[in-house]
Amino acid sequence: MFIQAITLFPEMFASITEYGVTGRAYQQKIWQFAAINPRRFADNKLGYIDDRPFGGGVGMVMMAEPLLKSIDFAKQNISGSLKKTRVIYLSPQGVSLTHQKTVELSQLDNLILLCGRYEGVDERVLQSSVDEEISIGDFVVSGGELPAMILMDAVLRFVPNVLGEITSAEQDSFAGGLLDYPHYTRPAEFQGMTVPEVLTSGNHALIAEWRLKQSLRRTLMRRPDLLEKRDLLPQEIRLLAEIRAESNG
Ligand SMILES: Nc1nonc1C(=O)N1CCN(Cc2ccccn2)CC1
Repeated sequence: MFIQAITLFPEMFASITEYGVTGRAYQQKIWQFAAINPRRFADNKLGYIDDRPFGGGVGMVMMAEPLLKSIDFAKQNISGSLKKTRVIYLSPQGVSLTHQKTVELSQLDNLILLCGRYEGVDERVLQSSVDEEISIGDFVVSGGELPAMILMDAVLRFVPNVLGEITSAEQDSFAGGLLDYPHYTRPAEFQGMTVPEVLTSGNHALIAEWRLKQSLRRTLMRRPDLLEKRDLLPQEIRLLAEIRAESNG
């Protein structure tokens, strides 16, 4: 997968190209990245790429021309077909980034991520050149770079060979539509707190059932909305009945 970010702060993306599983996969050329700074396409010597909003109001708006030229430049960087390419603008006005959306995006060959700053970008950029607006949540951060890196990290987990063969994105909690179960490691007792006995029993069937029950309990308590959307398996129905009986007990 080739990901390009159109951003005023290219250096920020070292966080994802130089660290962790995404950094290792980048070094191994399992995925490729390029940052494009729209200042290079400014039509003035000072590199201005923002201007005051028509209609007045606070703040500045990113001008259309440098962004459109940046998007065109990114498209020229793509060798071969543009068929599996998507231009995405990160903004609070977008559709929510979900597990399903990350799986969908991971099937593409090229992503061009437009990272806005200030009060946003000229609407004509969105109308003419952006395929999809995506939001990482109902809150506002300083710019599109961190949302872009969150999207990249979540999508790259589904790109083959990014995660070592040991871990797999399919086992991530949201992959199964439930919240994750509790995790423990040594020592077996820490500040008087012990590890659930089943986890040291060596009985893998019991351990799997305990973990599923814990995931169901957490999901029921913290995100019951996820359960409403889910087609429950017979074992899950049984375990949920046990959980409800225990909490009423
Ligand atoms: N939440 C989010 N999920 O994706 N991006 C965000 C996010 O908060 N931001 C901060 C503001 N930026 C600039 C901006 C301001 C106003 C309208 C449109 N764009 C975009 C990125």
